[in-house]
Amino acid sequence: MTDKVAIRRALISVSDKSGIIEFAQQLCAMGVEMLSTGGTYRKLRENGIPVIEVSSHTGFPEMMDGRVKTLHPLVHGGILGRRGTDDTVMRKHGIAPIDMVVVNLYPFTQTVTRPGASLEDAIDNIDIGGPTMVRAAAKNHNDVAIVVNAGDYTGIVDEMRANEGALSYASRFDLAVKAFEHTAAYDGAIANYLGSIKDSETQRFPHTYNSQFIKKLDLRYGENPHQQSAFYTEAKPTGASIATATQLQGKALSYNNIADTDAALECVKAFDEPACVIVKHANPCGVAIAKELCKAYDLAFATDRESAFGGIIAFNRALDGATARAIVERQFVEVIIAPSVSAEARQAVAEKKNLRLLVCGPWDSGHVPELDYKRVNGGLLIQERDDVIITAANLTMVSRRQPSKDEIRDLLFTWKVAKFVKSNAIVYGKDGRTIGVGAGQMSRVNSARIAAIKAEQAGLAVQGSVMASDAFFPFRDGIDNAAAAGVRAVIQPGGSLRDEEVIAAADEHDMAMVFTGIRHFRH
Ligand SMILES: NC(=O)c1ncn([C@@H]2O[C@H](COP(=O)(O)O)[C@@H](O)[C@H]2O)c1NC=O
Repeated sequence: MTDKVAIRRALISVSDKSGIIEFAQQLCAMGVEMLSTGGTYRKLRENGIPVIEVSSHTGFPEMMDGRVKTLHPLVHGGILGRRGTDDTVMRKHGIAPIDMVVVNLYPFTQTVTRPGASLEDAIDNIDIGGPTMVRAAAKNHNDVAIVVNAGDYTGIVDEMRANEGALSYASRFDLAVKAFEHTAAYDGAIANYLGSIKDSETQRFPHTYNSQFIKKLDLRYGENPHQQSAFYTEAKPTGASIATATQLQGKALSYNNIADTDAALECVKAFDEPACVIVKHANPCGVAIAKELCKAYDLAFATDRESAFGGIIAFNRALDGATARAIVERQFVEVIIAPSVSAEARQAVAEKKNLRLLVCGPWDSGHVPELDYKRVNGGLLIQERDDVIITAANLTMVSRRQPSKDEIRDLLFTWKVAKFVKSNAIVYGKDGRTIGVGAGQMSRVNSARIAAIKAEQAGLAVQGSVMASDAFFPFRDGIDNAAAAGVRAVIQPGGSLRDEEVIAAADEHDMAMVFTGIRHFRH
């Protein structure tokens, strides 16, 4: 293992040219000789940087519209030659060592995600020479540094400056790992794309499913203390999420904290009004919307004070001082997450040193997340995310009595909550707050009973409330029980064999009932 490698010659060939001029200028200032391919060569030259074109180094022109530029023994021998082992053969064939390779690849993913991109466009954007150099340099990291991320340019320059132009083994190894991640993701994207084409049609799900996640955190343990665990995120997660959130204070996040915070945040994102969601064991145990955030928290908390103990609280507005104080004075909480946090709120939360406080930034409601998946033993289930949004315009009124305006507002509110409750999910709500949540039962009628029990325990009147059910009622008993508890209106997908019987039950109790035509199972 060679400790320090002095960088004397670099080959630069980049599609994404951001930051390359400044980087090359710094390398030049440290006396590094640079070789470069056509477009990169021109860019560097135009900016007054002395650089040698690869074609004059190899004595071979770039050809076939760039398909062959760097695929030459003078390039690959210079990268792959083991210093100290291959010196004689390198000298014999006039192969000059290349100590650093700076490459990023043809923009394959950007090309195929462009509307109207053809198979020909995709194939033209499969980089061959680039990954070959990247892999060669990464393999020979003992003697060569491979740079694939513009984000690494500054650190590399700093290290070289501090070490008379040399890079350490640790840095070269690190860069080599990043390089193989880069080519693995690149080939994965190509395989996914080509594997999704069948009979000239693009299939939603490819022949193989390649995806890359990068470790963000080692966790103390998994779902239980005897399970080891780590948190991985997409290479470049976008949008506000648990993967992009920043922790401002508190103990390290645990596996269950991450899963529950994700559930709470994704639920609170569903609301436009100031909202608060309290989650316990992946289920919302209290949700409310109000004019003020503090009021939303009060109402959400009041649904189920018992379960809120040790819960996760998510907000869709900046956490303010009053709300933060109300939380810390009132309850034990594991995590609070909000788009931002005021200085006053930070100060209030700081009193509880262990409390994890996270900010996720504002979100874009048009953001399209990646596919959803779940491991089963020996396999992987992949599906699109459940991102359907139901509005009043999508509702079908099926009962004799039509819901009032207030009931419609409450029906849509409870429907949004039900989507984030594990099936069978029943949510009772009124005036923009949950009254009772029945989650994860094997029979729907039991979920309804539990929602009523929860409301009773919280001292909240079910009388005049509405009920959301994540899937259709197979029998009328769920409606009869809800009516007995005081529920006045119901939202559910419909589609049961016994819909007529279920609607008749609603009519008998003078309840309003609407169908969404959409189901929100969540397991
Ligand atoms: N064919 C080759 O020998 C080859 N060598 C390098 N490239 C790629 O060419 C691009 C840079 O090209 P230019 O410097 O001409 O803009 C880089 O993305 C690099 O990965 C190649 N292109 C594709 O395979």
